[in-house]
Amino acid sequence: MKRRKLDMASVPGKAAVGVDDRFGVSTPLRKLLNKVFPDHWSFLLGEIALFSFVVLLLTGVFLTFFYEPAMTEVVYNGSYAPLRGTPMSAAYASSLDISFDVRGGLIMRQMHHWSALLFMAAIVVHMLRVFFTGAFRKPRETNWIIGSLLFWVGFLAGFTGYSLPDDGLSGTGLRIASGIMLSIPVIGSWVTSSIFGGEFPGEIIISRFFIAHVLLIPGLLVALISAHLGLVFKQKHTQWPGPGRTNDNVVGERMFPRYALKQGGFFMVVFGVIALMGGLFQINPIWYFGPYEAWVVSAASQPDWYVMFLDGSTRLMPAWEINIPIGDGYVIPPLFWPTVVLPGVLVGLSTLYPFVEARRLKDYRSHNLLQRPRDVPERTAIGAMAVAFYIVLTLSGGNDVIADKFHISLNAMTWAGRIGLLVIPPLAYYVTYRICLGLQQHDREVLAHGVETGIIRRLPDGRFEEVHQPLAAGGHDGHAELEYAGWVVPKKMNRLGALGPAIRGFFYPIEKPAEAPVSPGHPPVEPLPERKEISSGEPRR
Ligand code: HEM
Ligand code: HEM
Repeated sequence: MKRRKLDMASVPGKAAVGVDDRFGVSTPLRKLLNKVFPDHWSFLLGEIALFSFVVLLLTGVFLTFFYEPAMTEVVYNGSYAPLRGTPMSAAYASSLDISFDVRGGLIMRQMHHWSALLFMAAIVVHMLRVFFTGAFRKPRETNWIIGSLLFWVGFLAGFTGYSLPDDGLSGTGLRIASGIMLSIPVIGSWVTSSIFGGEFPGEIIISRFFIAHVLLIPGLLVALISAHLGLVFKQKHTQWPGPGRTNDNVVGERMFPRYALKQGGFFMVVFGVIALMGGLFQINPIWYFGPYEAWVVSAASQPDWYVMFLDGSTRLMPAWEINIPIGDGYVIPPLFWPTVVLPGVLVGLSTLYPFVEARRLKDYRSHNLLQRPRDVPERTAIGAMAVAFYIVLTLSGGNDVIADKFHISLNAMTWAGRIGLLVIPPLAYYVTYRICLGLQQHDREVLAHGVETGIIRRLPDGRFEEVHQPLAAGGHDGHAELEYAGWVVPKKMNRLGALGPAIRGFFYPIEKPAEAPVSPGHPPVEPLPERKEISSGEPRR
């Protein structure tokens, strides 16, 4: 493509030179615009998280103009007739005003809430993508750790935001939070009274949460996301193996113009979807819940989906109190284990996973090529186990609703959750492992005999056989075949056609081959050269 050069004598040209003389931006800008990004749909997940965060910032700023972070008692006198004349906190009254009396307020509140749900969902699915494809391996362990922090800070953002309207539901959430803090041995009561400024609920928790929600946490998120994206930029994105793609190059589109335009368009799509959801689907109708009263907790009180796993773990925990006979006796309440210890263990395990895996496989090389989940059955099975654990806890967070809708006893649901939590994750491990081996076997069959075409041919002796299409010629240095990565097989066959072998593979005895199509982890031989960027477009000069 022929590019028009900027005339340096023209006004824009002179302005550009003037700016560059003062700030020296042209070299870094050129580097940025020429950056090459590999393309794959799964790389959009991180971007959905990023774009929904932008929507959160925009809608959050709007809400801040009208929301009043105060617990002073007022008498409601707004448009929502059923609550008129009811004493309530100024925070709740202002949230009702945003919903009924501020122009565009309700759609902004709903967009803010929907984008929070989407943000957390995108983070979780993005994290799963990074996990199952091995994108967290060296050199990206730091970004994995920053990502784990982002999940928990996002979690806090959601929880503090949910508490701000001070309606019946958010007050119940706060009560649970105070219970969790109180359960911490030795420092529990000190932590609770420091945060709530005395007894629950006190007078200041809403204004404290407000500062945390609109200043502290967004500041932290912006800093962490900047570091996260800075590292993606510096270390360059991983890519799927394929023709011309190696561990030491990056094949893709340059940042400008195509990648940037695509991202711009994608942001519009995310924004549009959130706006549609905010406009069409009701979320958190606080006017039904009424102001928070400590003695009013309605049935089916549920937190947002990303908090439900903790609610579930609390519901499943047996009422085991530990009495420590020190002094007058010291009690560790059961709430401590599912709500403080469990998240602590989860944070530790997930954060350290890249290092544990590297050590187990003695694999200290840098990896820029992604792996297909089936090629690393142990990791994929561990991931499936973790997901199963999370799903059982999340479903248990709504076990009262399930019990009510399906007419099951709540006790039966609690026991199903307890047993399920112990049985389903190992089962998920086993099933996933077998499916991975089945898919590997299928790959080896494809490598040996080519792709099934679905064409049946009758031979002169009367036998029928299926025609197999041989694979495209590739390198045959012994490794190229093993590092077969899916691209040689037509997509249709690869996606749907693999289901059959996966199911068959589950039942047949398959031994893991001595040489699975996984690159075995060798200790480093020599440092990798700088990754070369390859794109169809010419770099800008
Ligand atoms: C606010 C939350 C987050 C945002 C906005 C975000 C954004 C992004 C973006 C835009 C990318 C590049 C595109 C892509 O690969 O999707 C990326 C890559 C990455 N993210 Fe995140 N992320 C977030 C949370 C997480 C979490 C929770 C983890 C893991 C625990 C994580 C780990 C990574 C890693 C290791 C990469 C490099 C991937 C590669 O090069 O293949 N991120 N992130
Ligand atoms: C990752 C970032 C954020 C998340 C996950 C998040 C989440 C939430 C949630 C779930 C709510 C409850 C909404 C409802 O009433 O239905 C909320 C409320 C609120 N958020 Fe955020 N938020 C975030 C960032 C922000 C930012 C950056 C601001 C302002 C600068 C902000 C300002 C507010 C305000 C003022 C409310 C109270 C609105 C009301 O009365 O409903 N939020 N937030």
